[in-house]
Amino acid sequence: MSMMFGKARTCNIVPEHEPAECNIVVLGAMGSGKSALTVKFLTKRFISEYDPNLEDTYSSEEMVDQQPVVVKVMDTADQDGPVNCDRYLAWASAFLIVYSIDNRLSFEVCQQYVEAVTLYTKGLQPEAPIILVGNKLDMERYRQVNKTDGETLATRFSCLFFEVSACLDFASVQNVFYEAVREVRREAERSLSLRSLYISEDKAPISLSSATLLSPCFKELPTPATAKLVTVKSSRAQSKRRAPTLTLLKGFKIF
Ligand SMILES: Nc1nc2c(ncn2[C@@H]2O[C@H](COP(=O)(O)OP(=O)(O)OP(=O)(O)O)[C@@H](O)[C@H]2O)c(=O)[nH]1
Repeated sequence: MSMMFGKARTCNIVPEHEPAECNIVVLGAMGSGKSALTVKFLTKRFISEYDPNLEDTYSSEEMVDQQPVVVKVMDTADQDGPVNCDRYLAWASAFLIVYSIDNRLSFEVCQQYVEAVTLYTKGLQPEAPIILVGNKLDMERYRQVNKTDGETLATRFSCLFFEVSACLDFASVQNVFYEAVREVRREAERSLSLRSLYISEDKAPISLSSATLLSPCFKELPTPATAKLVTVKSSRAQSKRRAPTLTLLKGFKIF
């Protein structure tokens, strides 16, 4: 396990005038709704069918709490749970780990992801936060995973927890991704405070903002053979939805 997560991370400083980047990796069992959540966040639309083997990375310019941020989302397509994770572990600023509330097995796979990712991120500065997501809230009548199960797991691993539905309101899904950005910012602040403890009083104070530190340690782009990078500007996506939607959804059918 430790070998699996042994990749070293580079640490580049982002110039202050560039918008910070936040790399979010979406993990979870097959069919838990990773792609549906990703596409909902990027386009406000629910996609009910797509190629399950596609692993894509998308990019969207967002304003989170009045601060610009380039949110990059890697929608993974692992078939066997948390194995061969190197391609995203070093890249990630944050992890969304998704299960489906109507599928107990997906919750168990989700736990494996939480454990594996925690093992990797423990002790890193800044740590990459994990957000636990129970998806398919609209399937309440088929629920197999109690809300308290999700809460307990989240408490055990000190992560945020949300239950949402990719086919219901956009705001709840957007909030999950925005909370990931906020968590990354908080972690950057915390890391900055820790670093400043080591600066001696007679040296000039460091001038890095938390935005500068938002993703400096996670700048490497993954190189999976199947990954594509598609940029969606949220303002365009909202006002001229057609063009970005066509670009984004090469692998998806829209109904
Ligand atoms: N009812 C309901 N169905 C959903 C929701 N999210 C996803 N689905 C459906 O669940 C199925 C799987 O969703 P995906 O988004 O493809 O799941 P995934 O985790 O990306 O799956 P893999 O790519 O195979 O790993 C699809 O048929 C979706 O339409 C949801 O919130 N509610």
